Amino acid sequence: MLSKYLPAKRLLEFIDQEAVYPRKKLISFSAISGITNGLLLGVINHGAGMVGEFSAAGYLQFYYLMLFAALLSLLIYTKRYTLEKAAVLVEEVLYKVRIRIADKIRHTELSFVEATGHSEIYNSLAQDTVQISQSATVVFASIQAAIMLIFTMVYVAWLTLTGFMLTVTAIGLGAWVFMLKRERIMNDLQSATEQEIHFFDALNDTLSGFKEIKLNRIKSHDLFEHQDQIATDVKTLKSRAGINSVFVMMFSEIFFYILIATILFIWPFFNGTDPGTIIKLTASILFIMGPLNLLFGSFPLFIKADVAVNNLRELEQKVDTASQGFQLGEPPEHKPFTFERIHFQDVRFQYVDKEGAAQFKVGPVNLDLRFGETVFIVGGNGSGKSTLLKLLTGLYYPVSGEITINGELLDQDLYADYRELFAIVFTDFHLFDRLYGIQDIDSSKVNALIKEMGLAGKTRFKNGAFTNTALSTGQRKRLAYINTVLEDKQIYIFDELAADQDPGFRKRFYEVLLPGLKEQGKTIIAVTHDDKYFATADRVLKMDEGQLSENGVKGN
Ligand SMILES: Nc1ncnc2c1ncn2[C@@H]1O[C@H](COP(=O)(O)OP(=O)(O)OP(=O)(O)O)[C@@H](O)[C@H]1O
Repeated sequence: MLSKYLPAKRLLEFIDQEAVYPRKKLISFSAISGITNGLLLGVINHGAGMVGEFSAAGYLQFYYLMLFAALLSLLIYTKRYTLEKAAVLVEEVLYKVRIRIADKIRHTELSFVEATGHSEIYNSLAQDTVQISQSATVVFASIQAAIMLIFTMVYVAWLTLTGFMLTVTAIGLGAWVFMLKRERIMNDLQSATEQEIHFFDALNDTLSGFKEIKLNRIKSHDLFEHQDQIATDVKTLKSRAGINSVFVMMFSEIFFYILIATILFIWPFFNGTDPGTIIKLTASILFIMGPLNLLFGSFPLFIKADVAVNNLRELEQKVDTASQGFQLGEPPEHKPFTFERIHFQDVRFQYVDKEGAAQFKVGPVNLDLRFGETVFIVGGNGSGKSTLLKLLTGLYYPVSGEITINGELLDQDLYADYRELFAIVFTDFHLFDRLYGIQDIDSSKVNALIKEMGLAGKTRFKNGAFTNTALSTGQRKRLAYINTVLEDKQIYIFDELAADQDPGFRKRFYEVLLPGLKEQGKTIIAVTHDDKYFATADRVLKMDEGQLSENGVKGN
């Protein structure tokens, strides 16, 4: 029950669940360092009380000095060990979690990536991990401080029970104020994180829409005002959390000054306590004030770390839910299928919005795709061509109907292998500057292709990467084409690849490049509006409001 109120609870649980390191050793060293620190106080206090006796019995002075030196050495060794190892441990944990989430993201589904804001992912994997990293060493230093505190309190109890009760009351009051404020600080920080994601969204709009806002000052101003509003909200929330944190810190400090005043000026008035005990008690309290300030002062950091852990966990949970447990598996060593035929039988698909309400629908689609064909797909904007391609390539799953590959039903186990059949240039393709996934690249072959595609002098392939990808839209598409054909897949899909090309290249694309691929035994699907070249295809399919037809015959 009480653990609910433990500062940095989530962070400690997080480290505990993720750590690969021998935590027991770390915790025991941490405890030894705290105990040693407490014992050092005892030696100092007792040594101080015996200064008068040292001249009479010199060996006592030596004895205390030796004890002091031994404890100090042990303290230095254990404290250094704990803090150093804690720093390494936290980085190991963060590495593990970060890379695990990154790995899970690549295993998730396209629909999840399309629906999730990139800012949320960046924010968690970048900002939150930094926050955890910053807080973790302080957490371990605080654990040491807490253990030292416990031991000092045992010493104080042995010294005087009333003094002990007074000190515990002061600590208890500090902790009570913390608990009162904890929830509010935590909520404010959590809300601030959500706002920060919107801030990154707006920043992304500024960068991605830079051309548009540069041309339109009102638009630019409006976007900036929106961003400013978000930043103001973040500032307000974080400031309020900061003020509440200062409140907690100040209170704990004030309680201690009140405690010292009580011990020094009020307590002796009621009770003729031994001045020696009062001095030792005051020294003990001053001794624990540093660690206590560290503890109370670190509370805001612990809360921030807990919020960060929460965000990371939530992101991972979302990714887990979205990936539905399907694994990509290891990359295949051989071609998983030799493509002969893909058949769609009454395949339907539909988008749903965040509330689960049905949006655009595709199907029922009946389609037969055979080895070696060149198929063109035509259709108006928003008719569902790209959606159909995502269904065909296994990026979306049908909500009903069947897909078979070479007569075999395409079930979840086959999807990862099935996707390997395709290489595709989408209309919103991403141009990689390295040829990831292509082994033993022959640079001269790549450079010959670059020349063939009219990109000589614009970019070159060197040291496994293209020297330049800052090209015109049409040129970038040609480079994407090169990337795709080098993948040497069985089915090539080009979504409006020719749309941004000049008439000369367009003619070459339809009359030379596509027939060349066909000759190599490739199957080709191209989304196109170039009716002039329809004759170069074996078949022309048409999409219209999610319905597929061939030569005007629906459901072919
Ligand atoms: N991720 C998505 N979530 C919800 N609806 C979507 C999504 N992607 C596309 N749509 C909707 O599905 C419909 C078909 O889109 P699609 O991109 O398949 O059309 P298209 O024929 O390729 O269009 P264009 O020729 O303009 O590229 C559109 O009405 C679009 O609004």
